[in-house]
Amino acid sequence: MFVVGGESLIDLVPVSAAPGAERVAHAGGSPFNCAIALAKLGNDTGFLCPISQDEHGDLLLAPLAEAKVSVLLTERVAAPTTKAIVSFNDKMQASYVFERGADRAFTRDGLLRALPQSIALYQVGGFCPILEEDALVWLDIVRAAIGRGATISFDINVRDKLVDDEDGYRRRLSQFLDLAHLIKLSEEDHAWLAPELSIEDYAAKLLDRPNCELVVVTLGEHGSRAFSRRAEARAAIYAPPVFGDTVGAGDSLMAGILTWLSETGALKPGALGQLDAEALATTLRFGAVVAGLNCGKKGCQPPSRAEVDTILAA
Ligand SMILES: Nc1ncnc2c1ncn2[C@@H]1O[C@H](COP(=O)(O)OP(=O)(O)OP(=O)(O)O)[C@@H](O)[C@H]1O
Ligand SMILES: O=C(O)C(=O)C[C@H](O)[C@H](O)CO
Repeated sequence: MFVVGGESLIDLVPVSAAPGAERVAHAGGSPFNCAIALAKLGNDTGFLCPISQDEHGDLLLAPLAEAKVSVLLTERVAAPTTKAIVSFNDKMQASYVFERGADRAFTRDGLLRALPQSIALYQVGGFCPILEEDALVWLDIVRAAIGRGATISFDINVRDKLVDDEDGYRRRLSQFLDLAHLIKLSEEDHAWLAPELSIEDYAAKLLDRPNCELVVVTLGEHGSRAFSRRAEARAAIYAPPVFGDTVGAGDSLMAGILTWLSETGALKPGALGQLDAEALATTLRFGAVVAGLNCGKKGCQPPSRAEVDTILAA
């Protein structure tokens, strides 16, 4: 099973970039989106996040059930669902302001009890390192997942606005980075983490960490790059016929990449680092089609495997 641990929330998405535009509630959260995308691409997927008893909790459970994601924490919690107030710039690129709630209503024992015994892939969500007390718990969960056979993938997704101890946040991020075999970051993450380094040099530094074998960098409409221990590659975007917005594009790309790596037998420590330029490019292209199809809709709506295969066959 693939397990995704981290936040689910309600995205309050404006219907246009105009100031004061009406907002619509969409189920979201980067790990939630990734779990749905993984399941829609055909992977047996479990999601590890507390879900609220409130009506927004129902709004989260419906798409998880529809995509056949296993909800690993079955007892619903009293805390209100976490919210993200979404804003768009004139290119419909999203930014977020968060009000946290149910995604933090976990205990170490509860998470450990819910963790499956055998895990092929564990995806770490970007909220896990934000607060010291939460990070200590999530680090234990990641270590437990490694003990149960998991390859660890970490989408850094810097959320510095949620943090009031930047040095501590950087230290906590570093602890997660030390455990991850695959690290994904955006160009915004890179600009915050290491503006003094080129992306090539920063990727090389990440690849020097104890477990890291593959680094994926997203560049918005300029596509994506990947660096293994052996090679590097780039891919352009897949532009959908009708554009919606970029909400969840990175999550869909991540799910596409993980799916392709799994199907080609490369989602394993040892194999990830040996990917050559051609394998990296094919992996990124698959991810770009998944992300591009997601960009063809409003809010995060990852495509099914059949939709992706239709585009690739053409
Ligand atoms: N306008 C676009 N049209 C088609 N595909 C796009 C577009 N923008 C981004 N993508 C695809 O989505 C991928 C991820 O995009 P982006 O860099 O915006 O996401 P991110 O910052 O990693 O994640 P998040 O979804 O959390 O914002 C890109 O690498 C690209 O393949
Ligand atoms: O979970 C996060 O970090 C998010 O940014 C969540 C977003 O609101 C959204 O669902 C798209 O990733």
